[in-house]
Amino acid sequence: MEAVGVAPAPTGLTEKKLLDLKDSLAAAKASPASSPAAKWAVKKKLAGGDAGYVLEDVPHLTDYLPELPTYPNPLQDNPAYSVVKQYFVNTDDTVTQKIVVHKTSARGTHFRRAGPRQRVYFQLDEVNAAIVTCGGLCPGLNTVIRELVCGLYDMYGVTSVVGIEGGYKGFYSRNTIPLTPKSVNDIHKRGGTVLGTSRGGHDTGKIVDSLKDRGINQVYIIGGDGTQKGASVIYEEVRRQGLKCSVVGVPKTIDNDIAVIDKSFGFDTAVEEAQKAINAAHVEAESAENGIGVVKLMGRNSGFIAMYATLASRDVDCCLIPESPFYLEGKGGLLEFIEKRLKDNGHMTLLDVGLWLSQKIKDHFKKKHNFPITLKYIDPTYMIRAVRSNASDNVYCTLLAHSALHGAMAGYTGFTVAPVNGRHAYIPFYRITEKQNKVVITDRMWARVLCSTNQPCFLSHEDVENMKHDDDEHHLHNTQLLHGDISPSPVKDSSKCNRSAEAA
Ligand SMILES: Nc1ncnc2c1ncn2[C@@H]1O[C@H](COP(=O)(O)OP(=O)(O)OP(=O)(O)O)[C@@H](O)[C@H]1O
Ligand SMILES: O=P(O)(O)OC[C@H]1O[C@](O)(CO)[C@@H](O)[C@@H]1O
Ligand SMILES: [Mg+2]
Repeated sequence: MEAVGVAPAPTGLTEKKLLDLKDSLAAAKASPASSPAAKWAVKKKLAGGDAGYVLEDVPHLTDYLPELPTYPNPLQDNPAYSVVKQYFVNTDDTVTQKIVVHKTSARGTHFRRAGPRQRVYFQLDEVNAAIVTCGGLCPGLNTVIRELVCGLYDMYGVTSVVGIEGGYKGFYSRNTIPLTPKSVNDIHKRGGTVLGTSRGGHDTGKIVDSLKDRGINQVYIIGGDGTQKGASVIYEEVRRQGLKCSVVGVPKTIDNDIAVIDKSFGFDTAVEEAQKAINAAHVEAESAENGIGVVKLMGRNSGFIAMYATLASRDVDCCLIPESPFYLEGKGGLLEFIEKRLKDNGHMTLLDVGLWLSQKIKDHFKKKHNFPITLKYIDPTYMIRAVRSNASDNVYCTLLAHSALHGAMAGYTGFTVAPVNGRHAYIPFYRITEKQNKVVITDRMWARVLCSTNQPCFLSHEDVENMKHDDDEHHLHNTQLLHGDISPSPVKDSSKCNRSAEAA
């Protein structure tokens, strides 16, 4: 096990005081190497500055290969970029995690700003890049693949990029596919991933062996929380073996439940696609006496798609999400609400929960005399994620891919890339894998949904107060962590922390 994960940043910020990690390191030493506290202390690379400024930095190849030579960035000779006023990102530029501050606020957590650097750590003919997609489908996967390939070729003169087929297991069970700007030219117009994808089959040892055997020195791993955890362990093994190989994650999830980042790619497309289903349900419901339309959307643990689809549509009478408990029977329950809405409007549209709920509603109204209903159930689950990405997601995917490859060329590794408050940043893997984002039902966004649908919130006054209290405790805990007032707590089981998740 390495001693400490705290190292000076490779460029700039070196003279700034390193954060005092006494507490966490002491906790790490006192705990077994595999304990969460030990892992936490080993993984973090923090630097401090003035007024409570903290940089949660990402690893760099020179952290363990200090003698690596650098080369001028070929982008400076690229005619397309000759008009750019400032070619390169200042090495000291960082992106703040919190943009709403008070006069007395500490500056808080920052991440390294993404973008091209003046010096790169790879020669053009040295790069052998690989791209892999894992997990479920998401609109935009092909665009990210395309733009990684085209960006590497066009901006950095790279001529060796391969695709790994069928997710992680493709590293050791399949041949690679050569990827060129020509072969990927039209793929952004298709849904899915041209590389194929899978769940399961992550064997870190075999994957790293495959990287070595194939001479791959940049690996771009596109996938959700599970995939990013996998990327993190690949990075750790690559580092343990002292390999010159940048391991880069591009976060993907249709559910938009990745912590820290503004939004995941494909989410906008999914919300837009969901409108078609909601519209169909609304038209069906409106056209029948006591018509009910039920639409099921994706989001196993988090209801962002349902929440945004509801707000976008305004045709939804009730939006049900995993974060907001509801009850069916009795006073204030969902069935009572449906009955009232049908009496008032003659129809209604409900989002989520699907077949089970549809059956319950049917059973309920069957028992009632003189209250015939017509219920139509629409399940567009896979339709909203199998489509090609829309225009804004295409642009977003392009920037993501470019940020990713600029980071790899600049020698960064063990990071994931995404916008934070509108600026692309390099984020350590642990920040996006330790917690899943949830809809915070004590936030204003959920209140906007309740306001637009006029549905009951199904919670007692006491429930709401408890949730607010949980959120306050959570914020206090984070603030104390930042100031080093307490040792970090073990990573929470995301399935149990939905009431205290930080706001999106
Ligand atoms: N903790 C982990 N360590 C190593 N590999 C992992 C880990 N969790 C998941 N993986 C691997 O990552 C890949 C994708 O994981 P998973 O099926 O959870 O999808 P995901 O990346 O979370 O995407 P989605 O958003 O669709 O859920 C699988 O090959 C799986 O074996
Ligand atoms: O059916 P699959 O491919 O396993 O994917 C379904 C799941 O993947 C996700 O899209 C992302 O984790 C979930 O919302 C959904 O429940
Ligand atoms: Mg997942």
